[in-house]
This record gives sequence, structure tokens and C-alpha cells, in this order.
Amino acid sequence: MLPLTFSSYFWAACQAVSQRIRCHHYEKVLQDCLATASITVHKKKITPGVGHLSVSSGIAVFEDNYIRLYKMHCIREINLDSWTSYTPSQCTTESAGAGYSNIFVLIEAQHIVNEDIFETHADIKLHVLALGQPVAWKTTDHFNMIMSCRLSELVQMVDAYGQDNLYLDENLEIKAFSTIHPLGSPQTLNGCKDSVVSKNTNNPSNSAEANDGSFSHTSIPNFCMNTEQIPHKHKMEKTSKPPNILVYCGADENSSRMYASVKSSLELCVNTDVYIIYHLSHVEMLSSPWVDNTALLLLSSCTQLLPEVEEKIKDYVFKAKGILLSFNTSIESSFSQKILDQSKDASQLFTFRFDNSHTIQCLQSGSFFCDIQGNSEIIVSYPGKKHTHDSSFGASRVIGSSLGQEKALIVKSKLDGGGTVVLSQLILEKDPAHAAVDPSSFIALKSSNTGRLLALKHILASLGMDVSPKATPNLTPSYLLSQNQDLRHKFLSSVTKKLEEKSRVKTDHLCLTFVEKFDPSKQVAENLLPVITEEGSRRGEWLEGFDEPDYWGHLDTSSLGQIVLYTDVITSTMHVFEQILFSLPHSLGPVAIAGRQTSGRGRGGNMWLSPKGCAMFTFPLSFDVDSEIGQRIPFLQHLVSTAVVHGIRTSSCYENLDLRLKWPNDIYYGKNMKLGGVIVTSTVMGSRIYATIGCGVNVANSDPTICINDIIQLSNRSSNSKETSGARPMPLLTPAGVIARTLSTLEKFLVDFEKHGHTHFCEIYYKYWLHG
Ligand SMILES: O=C(O)CCCC[C@@H]1SC[C@@H]2NC(=O)N[C@@H]21
Repeated sequence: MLPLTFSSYFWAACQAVSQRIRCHHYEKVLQDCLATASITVHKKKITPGVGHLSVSSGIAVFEDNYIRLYKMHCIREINLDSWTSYTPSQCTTESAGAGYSNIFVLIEAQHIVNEDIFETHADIKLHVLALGQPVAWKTTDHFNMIMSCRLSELVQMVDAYGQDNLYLDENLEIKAFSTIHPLGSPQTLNGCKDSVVSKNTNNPSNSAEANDGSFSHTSIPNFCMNTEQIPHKHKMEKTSKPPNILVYCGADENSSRMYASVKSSLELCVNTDVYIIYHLSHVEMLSSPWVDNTALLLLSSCTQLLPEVEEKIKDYVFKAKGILLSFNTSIESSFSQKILDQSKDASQLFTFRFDNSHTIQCLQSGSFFCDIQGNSEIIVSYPGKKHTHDSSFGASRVIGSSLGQEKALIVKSKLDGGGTVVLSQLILEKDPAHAAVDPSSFIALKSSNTGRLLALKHILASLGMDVSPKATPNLTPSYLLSQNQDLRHKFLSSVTKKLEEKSRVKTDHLCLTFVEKFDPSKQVAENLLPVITEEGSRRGEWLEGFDEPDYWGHLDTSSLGQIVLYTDVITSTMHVFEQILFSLPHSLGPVAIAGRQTSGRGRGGNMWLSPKGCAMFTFPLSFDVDSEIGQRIPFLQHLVSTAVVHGIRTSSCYENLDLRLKWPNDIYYGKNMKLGGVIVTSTVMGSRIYATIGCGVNVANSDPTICINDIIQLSNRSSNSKETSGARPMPLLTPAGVIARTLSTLEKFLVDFEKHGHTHFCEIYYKYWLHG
């Protein structure tokens, strides 16, 4: 025993000493930099599948085996006007969140969706909230929180983060944090402004020690599964908030993943300018007064509900006259007779027709409704044992009591004196392909994904939900991003030569205006795109859709892609280089990247659906007419699409990912599932050919069709189910990572093409070519 005790003491002592040494280093760097610049902290070890969120635009000033500290060019300012305050809802200037200390930290966390890949935090040591006071929070695709803390706490935070011991919530992964300077005032939950954040931050009377208890952790919105704002937890004006769609997915640990899938479908069906979609966690289902402001309660992925949950739901439907949409849960037996069909296999695909035009395949539960009472409507009838293909959707009928013999798969009932329920035995609320293991059912289900969404939309409309399209998102300014100062200057001086007046470049479609900082009160218009040139002025606000570290981490080129014009929301990247096309030095390879496009262009005059998660980029290239490629310009489109596929499939882990090329330049999975494509326009001027190449690849946008990450997940699931020993799951890809891999591969292809002609390239092209 003795040696063991001694060695464990010795080990613990060594650990303590190395921690002290680490912390000493961190403290020194932080002390040196904090007064003049923001510091961003990244972990050295990157969790596979999820890239960093924060923008490391600064220079690395410190690194050890665990973390890397970047010093920004200035102090990063964040305007908290659009954030939510952590202080209680009453407007008080005495909030304890302020003045707690003089360092503000932005913590960026991402929801863990793919639990197959990520391990949960087994070794929880230090909760973020133990290291300061939360000030404000905001959720978008990810969760952002601003904390106020002391230097010693920040040092502890850095250390715990580097040691994988910093914890926020079981479903949140901290990706990075940075020191910032807050401006403006976050909103309190009752709509008041919390005036404290930008005020005196050194006032000891406001410190945590002096906290009178008016700000306690119980007043902080829980980091519930999806960590989104749950306003019904706080008393608020009924009229002041948009109605909520609440999604309950049971008490299971998978519930947040299920919710993410339902949310993604709902967002494509309802008008998200009108509703806010929330995850109703199990705890909240039982404890929160969630009925207020609930426009719809949707139940998914929880076949057997607990009796106390059923009671809550019945109260909502009967007493509050609520609207319920249930997908195969036990509550359905309270409204209709539900029978399990022993002869049917639940995993069997069910085929039905929608609107007489779409044939949709989806998953069914294996049960059906019968003895359907008056005041009900059959939305999809049950075809019985023999028929599986004759159900049609949309031709709903009101059933009188005499027709109680009818059987149904989806039924809608208006309850006497109560609310309305739609009960469904077809799984339409989430993409069922996410659970498929074998490629054939995956393809069948994915091919029906758009039809499934149409059917879901139909049900929602029948419940009186607003399913009109959401307003087009506001256009945002662009950022000029580069890690190469020489190229950056070369680019700026070449384009500014073109400026007519006040940094303005005129094009037929789009005027670029190069500005150091962007004034958010100014409009970005369809024909006017401000490009922010100053590196330090990045607030991350319009960089949400771009994983910059993943981009630079995978970019291996001498020029192509070294200058990035990134725009979160743009009309189409195809317009960005229109005017400057002929004045760009040939050695520059700028690329315009978009987070979303409002008028994406496809080949042949088609529209290109351009949601978040799709890699969308355009870049100009020019060649001598006498060059190898100049002589064979139609090859350009093949070079680009092959670069997309080859770039991914030559990255470690992704060799067997079944991405292919279909004539002329489409990127495919299977024979029928298009994942991306290329559009090329070219002009000859004198002895040069100027081409503009646009490429769109569905990387992380599962709905409404299919994306590469769907295939990665399918592949991970099927190798898991085969228990292939040692097979590493493939990390999910980001659009930025795919663009960088493509440009890196393309640059090499072009060099090779010039040296050796087209023969070598054709070999690669045919390797991925989809025959027949
Ligand atoms: O139709 C195709 O297959 C080609 C689609 C190309 C879409 C890309 S997305 C980025 C760039 N901007 C556009 O508006 N179109 C291209």
C-alpha cells in the first residue's frame, strides 16, 4: 500500500507543480496583452468533426502542449444590443453581473449533435459558471456567452480548457474563448435593456462578493439541451413575444439530437419570422409554465410517455385548447384507438402519394388508428394488409360517426371544447434517412426528403400554422480575409486602382466598396457590397458561416484561395469579381465565399438553392490562350468538380466516401443524388482567357435534400453496425474545409495539366466517373 500511496501523492504533487507552471505562463501572457488587445484561446487538440468557431485573426503569442493563445490586432468589441442579459427580468441598474470584474470573456460553444462521434464529458471538473459571472448570451447555430471575471479566474479557465476539464453543459462543446470589450446593452427577457455592461466595470460595490443575492445561478436560463432561450420560463407579456413551437423528444439522452433533426425540418416548413422553435426539455415539460405562447406542441421520438408527461399534455390540449402534433407517442391512445398491426414490420418503408404528384417513401410506426370518431379527418388512410401503395395524402375527408370502421395512419381531430390534435403513424417530422444503416434504404428515404417536407408542411398548414416562406435574409457586408500580408496588399492596390471615387468599384450588378470598418446603420444593397478591410474590426458577427481556422488549416496553395472575400448573406458570389476580373494580377487567386445566397445561380439558368451549410464559392482564373488549359478550356469545369471529389477523398479518413462525378461536372452520391455542381463563364480578351468559376457543394445542409455529412454519418453508422474493428468514424466536414481542400487540389491539377497535358488528369477523372 505504502508505495502506491506515496506514488499517488508524488504524482499529485507533480501535477500540481506543472499546473502552477502552466498557469504562471498563461497569466504572464494575458497580463502582457490584455490591456491592448484581445486574446483568443484555442485548444491544441481539435475535436474531430467540429471546427473552431472563433476567428483567430491575430498572431499566436503562446503555445504549449494544450492550448494556443492568439493576440488580436486590437481589442475586439462586441455590441450586446442583440444579446440577452443574464440578469433577472426586472430592469435594474444594480445588476450584479456588471462590475464583477474587469475582464469580459466571450465563450463560444457548439451543440453536440452527432453523439456517435463525440464522447460526452466523462471527467467534469470545472463549470464555467464557477469562474465568473455570466453577463449575456446569444444563440445562433451555436451558443455564445459573455462572462465577466478576474484575471486569476481567466487563467484557471484557460488551464481547465487546455486540460479538457472545462464544462458548460453536457450538450455543449466549448470551442474557443476570447477576451472582448462589450458595448451596448443586452436585452433582458422582458424586453428591457440591461444598462450595466458597458458601464463602470471596476466598481467594487457591484462585485460578486458584494452580491446581495439579486443575481443567482437560479436566475440564469438553464443550459437546457439546445441551450436556446426559453422565454416561457420567465413571466413575460403574451403579446410581446412571437409564438413558440415547442418540440418535446422525451427524457432520453438522444433527445437533443432528435430535436435538432425535427427543428431542421420545421424550419423549412413554417415561417420562422413568425415562430420561434424551442426544445422543450423533459425537465421543462414537467416544471415550466410552457403553455403560454405555445402555438404548437410537437411530440417526436418518444413512443412511451411518462404518465406525468401525458397529464401535462392533456392539460395543454383540453384546458388550454392547445394544438398538438404527435408522431407515434403513447398519448395518441387518449384521443383515438391505436392498434399495433402484428402483420406489419415497423421498419418497412411505407409508400404514399402526395398531391397526386409525389410518391413518397417514409418510415411508419407499425400501428394504425381505428374507430375514428366524428369531428375527425383522415389525412392518410391505412391501406390494410394487401395494399401498401395506394394511400394518398392531401385528399382528406371528414369522417362522420357512421364511418368509424375506417382505419388511418394520420388523423386530425377537433376535440369537444378542447384543442386540436393531429396524430401520425408516419414519421414525417425528421429526416428518417438519419437512422438508415444500409445505403439502399438511405437512398430511398433521401429521395423522398423533399416530398416528406411537403407532407409535413401540409399537416402544419391544416393546423392553421403560418407556412408562408420566411422573408429573405438581410444582405451582409463582406470581409477581406488573408493570412498573407503581401498578397493582401497586392490585391488591395490592384483593385483600388480601379476605384473611381471613394473606394468604389462599379460593376453592372454589384459595386464593391472597400471600407476599414462597416457602419451597421448603413444598408447593404443588392448592387452595393461593402468589403471590410481592417483585420482588427472583425466582430465575428458576419463571419458566422465561415470556419476560418478550418479553411486556413486545409489550404495548401501558393496563391489560389489566399485572398478570401467572405460574405454571410450575398445575392450570388458570381457577381463579386465581375468588374475587377480584368485588372487582377495573374498571380492572385482570390475567392468569394458565401454563407448563404439569396439568388444562387445554377447551370442552364436554374436557381441554386443556397442555404447555410452549402459550400458556395466563386473564383476568377485567367490563362494564356496558348497554354495547355487555354487550348482545352472545357476541361476547366471537369478540373474543378474533380478537385472537389479528389480533395475530399484523398484526405485521411475519407478515402472510401462514395463521392462521384457525373457528366459533365456534377458531384454525386449514388446514381441519383446530386451533391454539387460547377458553373463556368469565360471571356477572351486579346491573348488571355478570363474565366469565372462558381461551385456549390452541399456539405452540411441535410434538408431539404442531401449533403456530404449525411453520407459521412451513414457510413459511420454502417461501419459501427458491422463492428469493423478499429474503423475510425469520419469527422463531419465544414463548407470552409471542403472549399480549402478543393482549391488546394485544383492548384496542383492546374500545374500538372500545364506540365503534362490532360492525360494524367483524365485518369483521375475517370476513377470517380459515374458510369451509365
Ligand atoms: O447548376 C450547377 O450544377 C452549378 C451550381 C453552381 C452553384 C454555385 S454556388 C456558388 C456560385 N454562386 C452562384 O450563384 N452559383 C455558384
